[in-house]
Amino acid sequence: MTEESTTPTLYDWAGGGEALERLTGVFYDKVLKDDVIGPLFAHMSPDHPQHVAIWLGEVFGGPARYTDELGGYPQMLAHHIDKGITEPQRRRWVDLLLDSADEAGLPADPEFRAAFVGYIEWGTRLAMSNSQPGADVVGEAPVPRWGWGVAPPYQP
Ligand code: HEM
Repeated sequence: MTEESTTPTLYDWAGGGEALERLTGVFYDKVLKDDVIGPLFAHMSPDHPQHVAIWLGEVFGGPARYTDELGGYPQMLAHHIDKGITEPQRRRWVDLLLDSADEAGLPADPEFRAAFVGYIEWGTRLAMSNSQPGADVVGEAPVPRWGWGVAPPYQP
């Protein structure tokens, strides 16, 4: 077998869709109570946490369900357009997600967390920039696929 076929995806390493739904469940409970970003999400649909878990699952190498069932990248982009996300709001989103990763028991190994945080930093900065009124956005693109980067899973 090639090294590529034996290296687990970030999705599998995280614990699959169930673990990602646990993560977003904990996360949006915190978000809704938060004074900085709570108001942005006051009218979100009850399916929102599950949809974000499905998005993350696809990004991390799991099934392409956001693309197949939920409108793919253009739909995700549409949710952020004109929201005018500020840097303090972006940063709070990141902080609450990382707290939630600990609470939801996502793998805590340095390799997984480095890749996870890398995507979250990239994705939130992109979401913030795309959310500015009048932003010049890329309207059509595939859902990104994130890998381990320079630190593949370490197994002693
Ligand atoms: C990696 C970063 C991010 C990802 C993966 C992400 C993902 C998503 C997805 C998938 C949706 C659509 C959910 C659905 O289909 O129902 C969504 C909606 C939304 N996102 Fe994000 N997002 C990110 C960053 C942010 C940030 C930083 C903010 C603001 C601080 C934000 C605010 C929102 C809002 C307000 C909505 C719409 C909520 C509503 O339906 O009322 N997002 N996001």
